[in-house]
Parts: sequence; C-alpha cells; structure tokens
Amino acid sequence: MTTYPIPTLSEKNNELHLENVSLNHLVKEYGTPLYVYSKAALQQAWDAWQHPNADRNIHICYAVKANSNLAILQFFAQRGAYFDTVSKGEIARVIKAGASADRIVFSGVGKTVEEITYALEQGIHCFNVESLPELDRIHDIATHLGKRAPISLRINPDVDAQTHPYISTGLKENKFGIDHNLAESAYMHAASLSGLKIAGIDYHIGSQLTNLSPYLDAQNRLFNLVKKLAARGIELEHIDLGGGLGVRYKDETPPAASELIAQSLQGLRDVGFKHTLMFEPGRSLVANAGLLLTNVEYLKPTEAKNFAIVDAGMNDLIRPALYQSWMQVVNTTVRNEPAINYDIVGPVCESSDWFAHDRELAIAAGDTLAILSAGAYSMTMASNYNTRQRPAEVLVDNQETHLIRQRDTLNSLWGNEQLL
Ligand SMILES: Cc1ncc(COP(=O)(O)O)c(C=O)c1O
Ligand SMILES: N[C@@H](CCCC[NH3+])C(=O)O
Repeated sequence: MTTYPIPTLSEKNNELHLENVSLNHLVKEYGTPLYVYSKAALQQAWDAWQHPNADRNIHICYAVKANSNLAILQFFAQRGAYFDTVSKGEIARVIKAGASADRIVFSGVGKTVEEITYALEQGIHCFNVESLPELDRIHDIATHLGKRAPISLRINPDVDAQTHPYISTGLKENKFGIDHNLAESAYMHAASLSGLKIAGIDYHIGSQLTNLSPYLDAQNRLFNLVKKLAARGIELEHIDLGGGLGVRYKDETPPAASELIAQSLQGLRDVGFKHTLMFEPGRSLVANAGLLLTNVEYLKPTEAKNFAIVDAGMNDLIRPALYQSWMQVVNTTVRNEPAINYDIVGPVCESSDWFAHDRELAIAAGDTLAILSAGAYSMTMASNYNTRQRPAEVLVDNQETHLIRQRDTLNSLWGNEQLL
C-alpha cells in the first residue's frame, strides 16, 4: 500500500479517503478546484510541537502566512497558539478568529505607519523589528499614542539555511533582520528610547529546512549575543528561534519538532539561560494537513509529451511555478490500467502553469487528481490571475465536512471595481 505524506490519507475501496471522507464524494458535493484539510492531521502536527515537561514557557507562534483561513486560525487559537503575522490584514484575521491580540507577534521588513499604529492600538505581544529606521518609527508612534511598544530585534545571523534561495532569509545579502555585527549597538539605541520596551530577540533563517545544523549554528551565534547584551545590562524575556522546519513532500527527512525543541532547550540550559522560548512554525503545522483536488479536463497527447490538463492553475497553487517545487500528485480513484508519463498542467496562459513533469500515472479524462502537501503556502498564495475564481476550502473532521471558504463568486471578482 502506498504511503502518503498526509498521515490521514488512505485508500479504501479503490478510492482515496481523507479521514473517513471519500475525496470523490467531496468533489460531487463541492466541485473543483477544492482545497481540503484534515482536522486530525492538523491536530497531529500541533501535538508534534508540544513539549509538556519543559523547564520554561514555550510559545508556539503559528506563522499565519502559511494558511490564514479563519477556521484554521481558530483551530490553533483554541489550542493556545501564539501567532506570527506580517501585515495589518493578518493581525486583523487572527483577532477575528478569536485569538487575543497579546498573543500576536508582528514581523516583516516594511511595516507602515498605519500597520504599526494598528498593532499598538490592538495591544500585540511584540514587534519583531527588522531595521534601525523601523525601531525609530515604532518609538515615535508609540510615544505619540502614549504607549510603550514591546520589541524584539530580528537578527540576521548570516547563516546558510541550505534551502531554496527564494526562501532563504538569514544570509547577510538577504533583506531580513539587523546585521549580527550591528546588533549590540541597535539594542543600546533601543534601550535609550522611552517609547520602547525591550522584550526579546529573534531570528528566522529560512523555510523548508531539513537539517538541524544551520539552526543550531544560528542559535549559538544568538546565544553569544544574548550574553554580550546581558553584560551591557540588557536583559531579555524571550528568545524567538523563528520558523522554517521542513516537511516531507517527496523523500525529505526533516528533523522532528520535538528534536528541534529538545536541542534548543539543551542549548539554553548549557549557557544557563532562563528565557521563555518561542518558535514560529508555519509549514510544519499545516502543509501535510491539506491537498488540492482538481478535475482532469483533457488528456492531450502530443509528439513531445502527454499532457493532462486540469482545472486548477498556477493562480490556485503557485509553488511548482515559483520554486519548481515537487508535490505529489495522485489519482483519487485507484486505476489498474497501465500508468504512463504525464505533464500535469493548468489552463492559465503561461508555460510555467504546471504542477508536475513526467509523472507516471493511470488517468482517464474526468478523473480527479489530488495534489498533496498543499496545506501551506498554497491557498494563501492564490490569486485571481486570468480572472479565475479562487477555490473553495473544506475541513474534514472524521466523517463530517465543513465548508470553511466559499469559492470566489463572479461578483466578488469585480466587486471593488468601478465603471467610469
Ligand atoms: C519571520 C518568519 N517567521 C516564520 C516563518 C514561517 O516559516 P515556515 O513556514 O518555514 O515554518 C516565516 C516564513 O518563512 C517568516 O518569514
Ligand atoms: N512560500 C514559500 C515559503 C515562504 C516562506 C515565507 N517566509 C513556499 O511555498 O515554500
């Protein structure tokens, strides 16, 4: 029997099921393209990040950009998550989903005056500050509002995360964070600003990391810095080690979250630190709880290739087009006919509109394909390019299904536009 990266996906009676719901049944009920998430898989991913007997507080800040559907945010809020956000919209979503603002950290290199004002008015947990001008801006706005802004400086440790260059963020040529070498003077400056309250320190070196060593290198550099800051009288409440833990799409073997937490805790104990520990996982909490269902519209053999043209496009799921990501594609109906090689492509007018190249599959026109591991950076990166309606989203809970987002309506496509 095939094993899938999604733990709650299995074959029953020659059809794929997510938990106890047939994917073909979902297609009949909700149509395609359709994002489907498994509540039990979300729970497993959340549980993997729990470390009940730690000798300090550990806050798991779910990185909202990975999947920001309100029902998904509500799921994590109900389990006591903190949230890592990067825009006013994400902060507002988290609050709308029922989380308290004081569980929100606000990252991002380009925070506007409007966003900082909004975050201060809501009373967020902490700003992860990415530059000196941003530090001054937050001080000015906080002073104007008669508040003190809790801040952490995001340090760029100049460590190679060994991942795709587009999702590597901790090298000195990346736009993120404050240079490691400037960190001490940046903290001294922050300490001199009355509108700020120094709360912590953080880094985030990249995404889809499958190896602990870059993490641990960055962590050691950060701990040295924390020691130097303490020697200068700057005490921090928390250390935030960012997100980035990878998942299995194909045959990757990322470390377990428990391993990452255990090593980080050990590192902290070795240097005698008592700080609260924070992490900002996104992908590892949601990627393998979701898939995208798409209908095969046409099989098109050409001299060069066999194309399977599906009704989802790069606008619905851009990861293969943008990063050449490998995502597993399976037929939701198990077919015994011989498999042949297909390029799985969408209807969008771009040659980069593909999901898989040279995949061996047995497919008939009208079948439904499932693109797996599509719980993270999939729906959140969807667009309306080619004036296509973004997919609906469904959450499966054992035998029950919940529509958690309607498909875009035609009217929603131009609802904000105006004829002259
Ligand atoms: C600041 C920050 N924190 C957390 C994350 C989440 O990363 P991941 O989804 O790889 O865990 C990101 C995205 O890479 C990020 O930019
Ligand atoms: N969007 C990327 C991850 C970006 C991480 C954001 N800092 C992906 O799909 O892999």
